[in-house]
Amino acid sequence: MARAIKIGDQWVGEGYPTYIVAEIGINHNGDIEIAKRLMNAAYLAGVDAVKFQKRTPELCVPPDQQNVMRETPWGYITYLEYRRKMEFGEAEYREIDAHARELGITWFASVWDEPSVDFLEAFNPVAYKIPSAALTDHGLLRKVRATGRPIILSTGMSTFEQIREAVKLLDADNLLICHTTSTYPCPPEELNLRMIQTLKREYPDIPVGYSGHEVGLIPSVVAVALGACLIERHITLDRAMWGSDQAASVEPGGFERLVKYIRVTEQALGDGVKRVYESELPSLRKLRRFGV
Ligand SMILES: C=C(OP(=O)(O)O)C(=O)O
Repeated sequence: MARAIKIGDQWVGEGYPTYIVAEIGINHNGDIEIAKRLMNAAYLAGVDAVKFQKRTPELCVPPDQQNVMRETPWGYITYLEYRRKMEFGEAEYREIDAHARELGITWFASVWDEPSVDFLEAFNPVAYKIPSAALTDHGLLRKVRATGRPIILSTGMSTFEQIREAVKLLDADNLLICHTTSTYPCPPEELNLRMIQTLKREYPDIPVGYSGHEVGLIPSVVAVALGACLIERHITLDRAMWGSDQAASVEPGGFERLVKYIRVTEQALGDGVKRVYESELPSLRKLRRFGV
């Protein structure tokens, strides 16, 4: 049986309810009021946690991308300026922390560079996520491991060799690995959900989850059926909003359905032990002629 990790007061792993994360990510477009509305929607949908992304724009935007111009809600600005506009600082994270406490919902964030770990440590986070983009940042991996907190490692854009190297640097007892394809939105033929089973075979002692960027809900529910014990999907107020992740996100009503479908799937999967249910007996009496 795969091990479990503890995120806050919840165990996450085989034999436990699927841990459902609403990834707010950058869908707040730099506006704390939108972030709070997304937290409210996620809470009402019944998720286990909301997630943010913490970056130091100067460090995590590749140098050759920093001066690339783009159209944004703040005008025609460089990619670096855009990243700065999107980034929440100390004051906003204090508000997020307070709002999460008011709602009674867990929050944590992915860390895109080393100073972001120092920044988030002040909030005593229940876990860290390492985004696919940072899987090969071994300095960051070592720094996150040194905090001793549970780690969720995402594996998009990575070769199996790179995944193995990353996993070797982390503490297998406090790790959950997520399958993902980092295409926004991701076409069904590139979701490769059977990678969930491949990861489970490769790492029988590490829980495996799924971070989805597809359109719709079905693949995320199927991921649960394939053994994913954590599901992360982006949440948005409106898929038509400005922003690179919005189209691959789920609106509040869809998130409510997603949570419901995942809970039904967990029940429906059962334990694989054949039994005749009490509820089948009337049918048995009515329909079977031999061997009753
Ligand atoms: C981009 C992120 O995750 P993933 O690689 O799972 O999409 C993130 O958590 O910031």
